This record gives sequence, structure tokens and C-alpha cells, in this order.
Amino acid sequence: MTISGASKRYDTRSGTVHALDRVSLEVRDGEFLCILGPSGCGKSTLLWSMAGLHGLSSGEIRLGPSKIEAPHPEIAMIFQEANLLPWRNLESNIALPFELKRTKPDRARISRLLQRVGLAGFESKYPRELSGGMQQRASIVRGLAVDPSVLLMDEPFGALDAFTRDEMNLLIQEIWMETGKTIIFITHSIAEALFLADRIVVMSARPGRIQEIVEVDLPRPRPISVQSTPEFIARVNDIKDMIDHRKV
Ligand SMILES: Nc1ncnc2c1ncn2[C@@H]1O[C@H](COP(=O)(O)OP(=O)(O)OP(=O)(O)O)[C@@H](O)[C@H]1O
Repeated sequence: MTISGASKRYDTRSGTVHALDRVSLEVRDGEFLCILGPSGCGKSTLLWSMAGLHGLSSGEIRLGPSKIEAPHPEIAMIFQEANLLPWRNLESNIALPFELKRTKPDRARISRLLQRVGLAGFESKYPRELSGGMQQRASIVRGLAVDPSVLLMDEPFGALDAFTRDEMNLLIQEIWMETGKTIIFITHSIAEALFLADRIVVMSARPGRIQEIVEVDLPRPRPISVQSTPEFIARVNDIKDMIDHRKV
């Protein structure tokens, strides 16, 4: 995926908000890219534009030869809230993207994915009957069910408790290693970004620009315990300094 000179201004009643300023980035096929930055620096604006849910004021985003201006079948998005429809059971929530495309759900693939994330047997449950972690697992299945090549994740585990978040981080790392999808993942947590990413894009405060790109070469699969190693903690602090210095 290629982002070239992406800028976004929002015109509001109280004036213009310059959310993104000439962001250019080449996302490598199959990489796990995390985007980190202070609140309001335009992370969601960038991700929504990559999903084709937002227009840019200038610049462009491409996936291969296609310019992304509307939702694209190869790109799926997962949000902080699982966004399951409360009146549909799990199976029918997961079938929704297929209904929208007027295609038949790929039952075999869905059932493999449900098995993979530990939700086999829960197909007839309604969202209210599932924990937050289970709902987010279901939304991952819904995103992967259509077999996209790019998965966009907007702070998907931000609302979960620390233990569930660790579990989900391990799960998404495993799924990424198994499937080879390109994942672009927004987080506020430096440790989460370091744990998951091949590269971390650090963005600066408004207007959002790319401040730094950090390569993470920790061997995989990474166990949760890597986060307590002195090397990992030193790296977290380096990135924290990078972000703090910008604020001064
Ligand atoms: N629809 C909108 N209309 C007007 N301003 C908006 C709109 N969406 C976002 N903004 C503004 O654009 C800026 C960037 O917002 P965005 O949500 O992309 O940042 P973010 O880095 O994802 O923030 P957070 O980390 O808090 O989720 C913010 O100042 C926000 O208030």
C-alpha cells in the first residue's frame, strides 16, 4: 500500500482543523506496521482514509494499481469497539460483509477461523452474551472472513483489560504469522507497538506528520515475557523520549 502526500483538513464551524500534513509512506506487503502518536495527531484519519471511508484533501493512497477512494474488497477494518450488531447472533454478524457484497458466506473458512480464535460453538450466541475479548475475536473473524490482503486495526484492544489484551496480542501475532496479511495497527501503547510491529511509525502532534520510523527486529514469535526484558524496556523508553521531546 502506498500513501503519497496525504493531507487532510476538516472544515468545522470553529475553523479548519489540519489533521494530516503530507504523509508519505510505503507499507510493505505482509508487514506488521504500528502507528503511534499523541492523541489527535491524525492516526484514525490516516487509517480511515486507507480504508476508503474518508476522502483526503490532497494526496492519494493506492493498493497496487487501485486508488483507494471507497471501501475496497482487499481491505478490512477492525475498530476499537467490536461493532457487532446486538440483534444478530455471532454467525449472522460474521455473515454481514458477505451480505453487503451480495455473495454467499464462505462457511468453511468462517468455521476454521472461529475454531482458530477459540469461538467454535458460540455461533448462535448474541454479542451481549460474550465478553469484550470474545466480541473482539468475533470482529477479527468477521474481518478475515472475506480474506482481505490488508487488515486495518484502529486501537482494537484499547478497551480491554490488561490480561485480555495480552491474549489478543499473542493471538493477532499468531494469525499474522500464519496468514501473511499486511496489518496496519494503531495504538497508544508503546509496549504494544514494540511487541507487535516490524516497523513503528511515530507521528507528531497536529498537523499529523511522520516524525520517525522505528525498525523492530525482535525475533518472533515474541512471548509476552519479552516485555519485561531490560532491552525491551530500554526501547520503550527511547520511543517515549522521542515522543516527549516533541512536546517541549
Ligand atoms: N469529522 C471530523 N470533523 C472535524 N474534525 C475532525 C474530524 N475527525 C477528526 N477531527 C480532528 O482531526 C484531528 C485528528 O483526529 P484523529 O481522530 O485522526 O486523531 P487520532 O490521532 O486518531 O486521535 P486519538 O488518538 O485521540 O484517537 C483531531 O484534532 C480531531 O479533532
